[in-house]
Amino acid sequence: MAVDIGIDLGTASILVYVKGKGVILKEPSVVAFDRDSNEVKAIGEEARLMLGRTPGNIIAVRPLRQGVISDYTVTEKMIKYFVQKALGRRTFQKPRISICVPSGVTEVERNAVQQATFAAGARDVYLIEEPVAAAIGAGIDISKACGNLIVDIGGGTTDVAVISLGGTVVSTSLKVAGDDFDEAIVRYMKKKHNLLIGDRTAEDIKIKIGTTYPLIENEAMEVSGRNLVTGLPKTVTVTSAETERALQGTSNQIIEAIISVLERTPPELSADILERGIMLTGGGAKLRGLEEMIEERTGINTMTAEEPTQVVAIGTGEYVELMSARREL
Ligand SMILES: Nc1ncnc2c1ncn2[C@@H]1O[C@H](COP(=O)(O)OP(=O)(O)OP(=O)(O)O)[C@@H](O)[C@H]1O
Repeated sequence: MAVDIGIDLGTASILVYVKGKGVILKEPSVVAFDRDSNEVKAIGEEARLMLGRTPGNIIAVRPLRQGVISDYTVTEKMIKYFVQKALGRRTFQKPRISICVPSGVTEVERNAVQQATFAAGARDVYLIEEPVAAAIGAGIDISKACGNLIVDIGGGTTDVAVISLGGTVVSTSLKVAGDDFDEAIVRYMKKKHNLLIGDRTAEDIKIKIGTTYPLIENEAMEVSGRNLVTGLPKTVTVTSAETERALQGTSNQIIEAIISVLERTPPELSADILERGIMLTGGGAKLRGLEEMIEERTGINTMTAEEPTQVVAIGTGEYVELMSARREL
């Protein structure tokens, strides 16, 4: 029995999908190593816990920035570690691995990812572009000559892509995504409430009461931080209507990117998108109100994938099967 694995190589976390088992691993893409001996000390969650708490000679790095391999040897070790962890020690057969790369990476970067995956023990390696993986994972049949618009809102980047026949036709990537919503909330709290809050608190507000579109019932929560005037701790009540104002600028940037892609889309594919709608994926897509807001501004029916944070990993895993079936034909 061949083993098939899909790896979503994200800047913040790595997800591993094993056929028949689903997403079995999700860990931060962090590696801790000894600066003197260059020896890897820890990978993933264990390495993350070392961030900021390590003695001088041990440093924890994120080898992937903006989804692109910036440190080749470390990335190879990281992939190897996750593959072994996913398969355990039982298997003797080398796995077939599909791994996703952000759309728009250079040939050199693609080769680097491919080699790192072979070096990590893969028998076959299939590279797939992130938006295509997201589409497969969301249940879209990508083999048809039919346009689909995928908007993947991650932590650091939003990718907007029109895909057809398994490839990207028009796309854009902007460095505005989920984490920028948190920053917008921090700025709003400073300006409106003279309150300094941390990123974690801002994310908490976003997840609990955040919205980009008016809610039928306004929600509220108490938030604590440091009073910027007195320097003392302070608690204020924030409402979802306030988050809507705070998040407006950031959500507008995402909508403008979607509109710019639609403007560059060939007319036949535009017609398909109008009929099939816009698919949102990524953790950032969980923010309430985004669907409604995008729908209102573009006039196109918009929906969010069922498991928005897992679709890329799932799609990457399913891609192995698709490609090996094609090879066997
Ligand atoms: N329920 C929620 N409501 C709003 N935002 C959420 C929710 N859950 C997660 N997020 C946001 O999703 C973002 C992370 O998304 P995801 O895990 O897809 O990112 P990533 O793939 O690691 O990032 P990137 O694609 O930029 O490399 C974070 O900004 C997080 O705050």
